[in-house]
Amino acid sequence: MSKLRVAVLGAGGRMGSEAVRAVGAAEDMELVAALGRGDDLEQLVSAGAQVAVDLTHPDAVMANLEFCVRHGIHGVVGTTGFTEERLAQLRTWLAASPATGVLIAPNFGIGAVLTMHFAQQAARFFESVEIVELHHPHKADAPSGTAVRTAQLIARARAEAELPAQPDATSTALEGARGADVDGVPVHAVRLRGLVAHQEVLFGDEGEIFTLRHDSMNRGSFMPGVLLGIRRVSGAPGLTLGLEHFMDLDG
Ligand SMILES: NC(=O)C1=CN([C@@H]2O[C@H](COP(=O)(O)OP(=O)(O)OC[C@H]3O[C@@H](n4cnc5c(N)ncnc54)[C@H](OP(=O)(O)O)[C@@H]3O)[C@@H](O)[C@H]2O)C=CC1
Ligand SMILES: O=C(O)C1=N[C@H](C(=O)O)C[C@H](O)C1
Repeated sequence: MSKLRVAVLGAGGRMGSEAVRAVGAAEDMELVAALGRGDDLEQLVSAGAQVAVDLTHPDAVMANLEFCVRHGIHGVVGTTGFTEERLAQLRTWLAASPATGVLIAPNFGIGAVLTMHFAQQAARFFESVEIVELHHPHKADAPSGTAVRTAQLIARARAEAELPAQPDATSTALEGARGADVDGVPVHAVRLRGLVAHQEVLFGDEGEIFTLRHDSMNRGSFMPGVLLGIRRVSGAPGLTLGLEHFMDLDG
């Protein structure tokens, strides 16, 4: 069987360099391009890339995706910063290239995906919920893409269960003291030397606290998810939001 021809964008970065190693070690893949900032995207075409993995920066990812989709190159995207507007733009590009697939994965960590899944399930049973995400101090954005997605999934589950807004009697506070409000869910971002990528989802109700926690101790933890995305994306034309769609979560 021929090998999947894979390119990595952001190849010199913390995640990109790990992805270069993982793709290079995968028997069913061939690393055909490893691009950094300023490299010409035309190299993807000349190298015959079938799948491009984007691990760059929120400011760079949209231009990369526009190029890839226009050239029928499937995208596996770990880069953060996807607003509703960006997703709508991406869907427009994909509509003009209907055989192309793009996976946007807020988190490639299997445990992180499960945390989001379980948080969504737990959401309707608790009056209160808050998210604490904890990352290394070089992280480009806050709150993390994972925390935003987790909050959105929780908010959707609460709305479907017709739960009211959660109680919060805070009347005076310094700005930011209650974190960011993501669809009614407070999200707190910690940046600390020594951390890699961590998240806690705290649910509370009368007399009990239920906590979901996930820790990525190194960036190797994301690689099984990256490889899964690469293997599956060509079979999923259009936009796939979340690695969970490539995992048999109910099996
Ligand atoms: N989904 C997931 O599971 C994960 C997602 N991430 C996300 O991935 C992204 C990258 O994170 P991380 O590896 O820590 O960041 P780094 O800053 O370590 O790496 C980003 C790399 O992208 C390069 N780059 C910047 N702009 C471009 C461009 N236009 N084209 C090609 N390369 C470019 C940078 O180059 P230069 O050094 O010259 O600036 C750098 O080498 C972030 O958005 C982060 O949140 C991170 C971990 C897991
Ligand atoms: O920048 C990081 O490091 C990470 N970014 C992603 C995010 O913003 O959710 C995934 C993971 O948390 C690590």
